[in-house]
Amino acid sequence: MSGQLDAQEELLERFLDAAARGDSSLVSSLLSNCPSLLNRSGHNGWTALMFSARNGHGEVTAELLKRGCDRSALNRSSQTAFDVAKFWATLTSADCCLVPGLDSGSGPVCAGASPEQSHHQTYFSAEPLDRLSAKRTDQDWIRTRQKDPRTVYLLFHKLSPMIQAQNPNQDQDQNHTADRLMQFTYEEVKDLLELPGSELVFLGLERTHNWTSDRTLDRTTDQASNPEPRSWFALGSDLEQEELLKRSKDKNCSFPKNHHRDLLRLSQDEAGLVAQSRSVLAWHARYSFCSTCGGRSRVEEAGHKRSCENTTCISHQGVHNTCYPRVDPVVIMLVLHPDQSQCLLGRKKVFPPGMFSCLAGFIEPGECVEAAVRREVQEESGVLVGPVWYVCSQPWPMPSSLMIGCLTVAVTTEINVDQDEIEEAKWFTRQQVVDSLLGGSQAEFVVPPRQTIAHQLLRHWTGLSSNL
Ligand SMILES: NC(=O)C1=CN([C@@H]2O[C@H](COP(=O)(O)OP(=O)(O)OC[C@H]3O[C@@H](n4cnc5c(N)ncnc54)[C@H](O)[C@@H]3O)[C@@H](O)[C@H]2O)C=CC1
Ligand SMILES: [Mg+2]
Ligand SMILES: [Mg+2]
Ligand SMILES: [Mg+2]
Ligand SMILES: [Zn+2]
Repeated sequence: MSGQLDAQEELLERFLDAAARGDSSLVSSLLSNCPSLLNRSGHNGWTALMFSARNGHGEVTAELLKRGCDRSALNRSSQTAFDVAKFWATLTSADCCLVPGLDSGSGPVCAGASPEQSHHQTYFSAEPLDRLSAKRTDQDWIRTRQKDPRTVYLLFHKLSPMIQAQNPNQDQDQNHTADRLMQFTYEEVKDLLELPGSELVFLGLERTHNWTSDRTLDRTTDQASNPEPRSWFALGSDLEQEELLKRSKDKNCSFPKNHHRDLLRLSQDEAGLVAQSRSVLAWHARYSFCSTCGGRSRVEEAGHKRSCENTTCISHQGVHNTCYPRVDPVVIMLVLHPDQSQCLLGRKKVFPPGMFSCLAGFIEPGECVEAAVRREVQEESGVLVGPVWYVCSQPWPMPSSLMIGCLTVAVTTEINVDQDEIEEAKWFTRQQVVDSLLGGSQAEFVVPPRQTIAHQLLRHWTGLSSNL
């Protein structure tokens, strides 16, 4: 009897192993001889479909599905085969059929087909304008666009855009109408353009399609009577705030002071415009002299380049990065526990009470994303991590970072925080993260605002096995 059991277990092992290795002919012949293997699971509750999905074996997956295997089976971590495939980022087109409840014959529905899934659009990453970088050197064209009465100017004071607050007393996380960027015409700002201390940056042209997605760029009526797309510029001025605010006919206008809070209240499109404008204006404010020889520099390419006026300066030779706006890459990572049911979050002293967030850090010269993730996690928490997967990115114009969002799995679990940067780091269970995302009074900790990539990474992780 026990010999018979052993033989069956051995057959199951061979079957699961063949699925894990992608050996579709062995999978097929084992199933023909023993159809009951189809939905059987090994240790941890993993079925052949899960092993195949884990390793991205489209042919084996297709074979198992053709034979009618159960797509909704759960392993001991409550993951379906589809969750497993998503987690290990091995989605192939065949894996779309793994979604429980989705008929494999129901056409080209794909896990990546909806915009939210195919591309995580993070706050600050919208691109409502065509940047037309090739036109930046065409000075006549730029001058004509500047003077066009339909051209839009966004006004900045000390890197803060003039906005009209829609509901200043409301919390940024509640659903309320977005604050609006104030828009000015050429006539309203032309005197500022002449003043020393003003910086002008060409942002781009409105795209001729998809203008209805956001009310602030919804110019369909205007477009019907005048088909030429409008140009947008960012204008930084160092005049007194009061002087600039007088130019607006609208009340409740201001230049927000708390950028980390107030710039998170805009619509997606306007946040994208602020990200672009603020980073370039910050670069002009901080790099006004040549960083190679200390000489004066002049603005070129419609605000996107600064060239040293000293003709003998070596910044004119070869490839270098001193003339163009900076972008500082930062890794931000959600560290998963080896059991994958917990994640590691940390607290800086400056965080609001109770808030924990993903660990993050600047990439250093000569370092790849994976190495930066491993180094920063070790420096800040003492935890060692193994594999790293890219999830999504976010421009973070404070002043000019690019957040590169990753998932990574720890290989050690003991926490030893650096104390300089991180005050406390802890493992949180998936349920604690879900409760905190839902914001109930019982929540273990406060999550970062939904506009941050840290929040999106947490949501991404919990969404891998639940439909939050
Ligand atoms: N959007 C989001 O969800 C989040 C954004 N962030 C942003 O990521 C950035 C980096 O995160 P940190 O943990 O502070 O980095 P970090 O862990 O590398 O530590 C910051 C320190 O690194 C040094 N440093 C090295 N390279 C630098 C550079 N290019 N610019 C400035 N300082 C540099 C400075 O001493 C600085 O104080 C921060 O500016 C923060 O605003 C951080 C967490 C969440
Ligand atoms: Mg850090
Ligand atoms: Mg650090
Ligand atoms: Mg660092
Ligand atoms: Zn120079």
